[in-house]
Amino acid sequence: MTARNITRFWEWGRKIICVGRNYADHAKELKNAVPTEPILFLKPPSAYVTEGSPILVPLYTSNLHHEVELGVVIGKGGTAILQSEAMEHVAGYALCLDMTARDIQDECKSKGLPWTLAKAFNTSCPVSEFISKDRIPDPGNVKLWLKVNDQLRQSGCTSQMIFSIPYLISYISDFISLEEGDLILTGTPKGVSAVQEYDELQAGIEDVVTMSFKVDRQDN
Ligand SMILES: O=C([O-])CC(=O)C(=O)O
Ligand SMILES: [Mg+2]
Repeated sequence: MTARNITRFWEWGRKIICVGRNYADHAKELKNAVPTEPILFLKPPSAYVTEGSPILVPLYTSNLHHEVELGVVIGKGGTAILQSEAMEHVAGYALCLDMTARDIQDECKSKGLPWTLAKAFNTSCPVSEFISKDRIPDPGNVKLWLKVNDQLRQSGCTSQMIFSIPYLISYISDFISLEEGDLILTGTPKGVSAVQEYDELQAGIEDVVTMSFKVDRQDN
């Protein structure tokens, strides 16, 4: 891009907009209804963590889950973006983890409270290197996987998404203007499960990218 380098989007302090329950198999494994409209929530830029730094377990959870997701990096901002023009707003992608304190989320759900502490804590958004748009010609048909300590836990394909990337960009931008450097997490396929301190997480997008993160104790 121009003055700033989009390949280091996590340093910009832009929004992270997350889509929930965008894969029917994941909605079902947590006994949630399959949505008829996208479910949105946010993470702050302080949630970003890149390879070389650990994922920290918040002190208040005893059930931290991994969710592997395709992230879409916005290159050109806009409001009320047409679905037919949505892909022109994409600069590239990143493999992302939507780390989730599942016990806290369950508590929030039962009380009808927002998910902020379950989803938006420090290091809740591990990201891979930036992947330029040309390296994923069809983002609606790529395979994602995640292993914990070398054991496969998640394996899915973005073709299983309920709402497509162009639809999501258009839908989100009707309510929340998108800006250059924003990241959209597009939801997770089934297989989410708990991680413990000292676990090693590895994830990848087919032959495009792999990344690894260690889970660590949070010093208080
Ligand atoms: O916490 C959840 O189950 C919702 C979510 O983020 C997803 O489906 O990716
Ligand atoms: Mg998620």
